[in-house]
Order: sequence, then C-alpha cells, then structure tokens
Amino acid sequence: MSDTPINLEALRQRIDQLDGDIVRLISERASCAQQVAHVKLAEDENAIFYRPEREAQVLRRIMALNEGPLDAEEMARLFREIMSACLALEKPIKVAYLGPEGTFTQQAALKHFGDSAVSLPMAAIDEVFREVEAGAVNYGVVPVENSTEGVVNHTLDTFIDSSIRICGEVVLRIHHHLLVSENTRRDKITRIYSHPQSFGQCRKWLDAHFPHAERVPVSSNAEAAKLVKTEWHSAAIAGDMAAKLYGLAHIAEKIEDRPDNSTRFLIIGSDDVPMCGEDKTSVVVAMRNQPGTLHDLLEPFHRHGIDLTRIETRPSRTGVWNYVFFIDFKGHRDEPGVAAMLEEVSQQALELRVLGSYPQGVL
Ligand SMILES: C=C(O[C@@H]1C=C(C(=O)O)C=C[C@H]1O)C(=O)O
Repeated sequence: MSDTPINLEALRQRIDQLDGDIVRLISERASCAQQVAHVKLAEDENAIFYRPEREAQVLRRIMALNEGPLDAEEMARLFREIMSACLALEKPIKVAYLGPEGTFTQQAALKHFGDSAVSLPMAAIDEVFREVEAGAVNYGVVPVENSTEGVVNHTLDTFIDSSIRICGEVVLRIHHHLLVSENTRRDKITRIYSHPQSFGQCRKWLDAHFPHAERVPVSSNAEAAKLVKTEWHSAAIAGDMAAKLYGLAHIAEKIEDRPDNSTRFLIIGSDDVPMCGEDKTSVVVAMRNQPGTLHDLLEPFHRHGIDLTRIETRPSRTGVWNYVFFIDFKGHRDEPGVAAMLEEVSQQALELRVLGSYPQGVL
C-alpha cells in the first residue's frame, strides 16, 4: 500500500509519545510509593513496606480495568513488575525458596514478588522455614500440592512443628521438557534424571518414548539439569528456567501427561495478613480418634456456608495429634462467620491452629 510508510511513521511517533507519558507516570507512581513508605516509617520505625493484601487489591483492580487488547493476566504481570520495582526503591524484599537456582519454586517466587525481589536458594524445605523464623529473609516460598501428583507431604509436616504463617499462595503452570547437553543424541540416552514428582507428572510420556532408559531420582529438576551438562548419555526433565540456566538443548517440549499440570506454592512469613476481600484460610486441626470425627469436624463449615477448597489427612507424629487434618477454605479469619465457625471447631478439636488467612492467588 502506498500510504504504509506515512502511517508507520505516524504510529511510531505516537508510540514514542505514549512511551514518554508511561515513563512519566511510572516515575510519579514510584514517588507516591516512596511517600507511602515514609508515612509508614513515621508511624512505626519497624514498619513493613510490603503489604500482600494491598498488592492483591491493586492487581485485581488492574485486571478489572483492563479492556484489552492485552489480556488481563498479561496486564497484571506488567503491573506486578512495576510494583516490585517501586517496592525495591525502599528495600528489595528478600525471599528464600526451595533451591537450587532454576527450580519451579524460584519461578513461583519471582512470579509472586516480581523480578526486583532478591531470591535466595535453600537446600531443603525446612531451611526455608528456618530462614523465615530466624528473620534472615522476609518471606519463603515452598511447594504444597501438584494437580497430577498431589500433596507435598514434607511441606505439610513442617507446618505441624512451626509457628510460621501462610501469607499468600501462587499457582504455576508446570511445563516439563526433556533436556540434554548439546553433544547428546536422542538415540544415545540411557539415563534420565529428575525429581520424583516430575517423573510422576511425565510417567506416560516416558513409558511411551523412553521405556528402557534408567530413571534416576534426584533432589530437584535444577539438579537434574546441572548433572546432564557433563554427561553425554543422559537427559534431564526440567523446566525453562533450568534449561536456560545450564544452556541445555530441548529434545522434547511440554512432556507432562496432563496439559493443565500445575503446582500451588505457599508464601510463608512471620506476620498475619489483613483481609483483602478475596481471601483464603488454612488451618490444621487435630481430632480425637473416634467414630464420626470427620463429620463433626466438617459440619460447622457446612452450617456457616463456608466453601472448602482442600482437605488433607496426615498421620499424627505425636501422641496428642491423633488425626491431623489440613483444611483450606475461602474467607478470612476476621470475618464474623469464619470466626464463629473456627470457635465451634476448636471446641471439638484437640487442637486447632490457623496457619494463616491470605489473599487468594491473583496471577
Ligand atoms: C505503596 C504501598 O506499599 C507497597 C507498594 C505497593 C504498590 O506499589 O502499589 C503496594 C503495597 C505495598 O507492597 C502501599 O502500602 O500502598
């Protein structure tokens, strides 16, 4: 078309103008966030700048305002980064995660806190809890359940002996790839490394495509990726972050058996989070070992119209904890209906502990 160059030029001018406006507006927003920090500091010299409930509200509002053509999640992700950068102007938030570098847990941490957060890899779930308890970091991120493989028992067990609070949740779509170092040929693969959870999530694909390769479980997907870097007859199952970190080649992409394969991670911290309007609560309840226990436990939830999202039973580890249930439900512990229900449950339980009320995952 003959007028294309003129239109292109005009469009580029408009884009330059808009970019100028966006830069000015983001800077103004950053100054406002800095002023908020000063107000908070004036009220309390140990004030915490990061407010999970406020961030959830900001992101939900952005999604509601969005009219396209970008989709609402994409727009919220951009704002997630803007907020993360604004917060880091005061003090970058420190987050411990189940490492090593390149794990899905690190990806979840950055999805939740944005790229300006300082993320620190820990060797084990207990260490993430310990770092938070010791105040060495502001928050921790640990996996809690996968849509294909179920609950991460170790995370639940760690809560039983800890005073840590759940401050948030983040759900990540998990895509696994079969990765090799650049000198490895597909027909030479005799061994595959990965985390046991990932083997579970890719079982059918592996049975169909690599039935004879030895499956070697290791402590994380990132560890698997690191190992194959120097092994010519091996492959690893891991995600994009690990593939990039270790410069591996993809032999096959998205090999998870279920296309909706996703993992839920918990954000753990030391403080309670106020209500944001769309909250969730996690509790752990110990009940006596007697007939009708589960019915008695669940009846108050039903009567108060509270929406359960998960219930998990774990074997007790002490004499007192006969039956231990981990229950997630919609609502915040400060809502009157929820508070009344919790009071009733605690009357029947050997012990009831609220692990936290927190914003439902936005992104
Ligand atoms: C600006 C605030 O502090 C932080 C920064 C936010 C932001 O950039 O929008 C939101 C919540 C806090 O993490 C606030 O509390 O409003």
